[in-house]
Amino acid sequence: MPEAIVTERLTKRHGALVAVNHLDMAVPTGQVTGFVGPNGAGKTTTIRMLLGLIRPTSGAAWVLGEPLTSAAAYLQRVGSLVDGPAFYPALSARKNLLVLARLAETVDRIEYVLDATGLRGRADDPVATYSMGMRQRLAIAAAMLPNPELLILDEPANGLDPAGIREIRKLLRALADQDITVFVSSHQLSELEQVSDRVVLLRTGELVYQGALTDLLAGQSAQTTARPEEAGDVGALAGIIERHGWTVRAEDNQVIISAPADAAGTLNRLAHQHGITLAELHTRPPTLEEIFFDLTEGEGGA
Ligand SMILES: Nc1ncnc2c1ncn2[C@@H]1O[C@H](COP(=O)(O)OP(=O)(O)OP(=O)(O)O)[C@@H](O)[C@H]1O
Repeated sequence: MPEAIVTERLTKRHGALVAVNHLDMAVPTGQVTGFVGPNGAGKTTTIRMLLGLIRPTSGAAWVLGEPLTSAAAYLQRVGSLVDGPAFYPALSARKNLLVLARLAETVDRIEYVLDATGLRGRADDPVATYSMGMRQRLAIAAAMLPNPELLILDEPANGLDPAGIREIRKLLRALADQDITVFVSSHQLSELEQVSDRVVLLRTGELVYQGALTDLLAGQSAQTTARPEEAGDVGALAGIIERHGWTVRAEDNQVIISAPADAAGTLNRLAHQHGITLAELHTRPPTLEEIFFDLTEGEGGA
């Protein structure tokens, strides 16, 4: 699959502070990729570099196959939302889009982007009367005016209530279904987990993980609880599991094991081999929020 964005050791320093540190990232086309990290992780800095708004200190990147150094060659194929939307509040959505579309010579796209973002019904009302969610959708509508192959959105769900966040999610999914590549940042994994095909996790400017969410989950330890039928077997069971190499602690009449998510079968067999019958065995996978917190622990904001 061709890549919409590739970065190689992309780095941005502000004096002694390294905002983005040797970032190697690949964003495939035609998918929604969530760009997630706590506040200050370097998401906005990365996005600003990709859009040619600031220059990297070192490293390289390509957007839609073109190097950052020739941003003019790709920027007309990219729609973006950074630093929040700015519109004329007294004008309607349609008139705001008209102002922008005249500049970009894309007036014929206005009706389409109003439809795509679900704003047509309120298109002639002043933007001053819009909810935050509607304003964010209008910002995405504006980003879509040039008919972009790639949308780069910095925190489009920021400041929205759960209903607004759902609206944005639905819209991003609909865009991806039209083969638009979406690269979208958030400081909360939960905002993007339902809509992202892939995630790139960032912490203090460094890549923590990139790949499918399902793979991220599969590699994590789950918490399994096993309760032997005979309470007197708890100590023996804990010893067996420990010798197998998994972290375990005895608690009341049960043992709690930190092991791969598919460990239940092995646990059952181990117990059986040692003549212990399990009355209860259940595994709880970690939530994405727990994984994210573990990976970015101590950095705050998440
Ligand atoms: N122009 C600048 N001068 C100095 N430091 C900067 C500048 N821009 C960003 N930084 C610092 O770089 C780091 C990364 O900031 P950045 O805004 O990219 O993070 P972020 O992940 O987008 O966080 P947020 O969600 O809060 O915007 C932060 O420590 C920030 O204070």
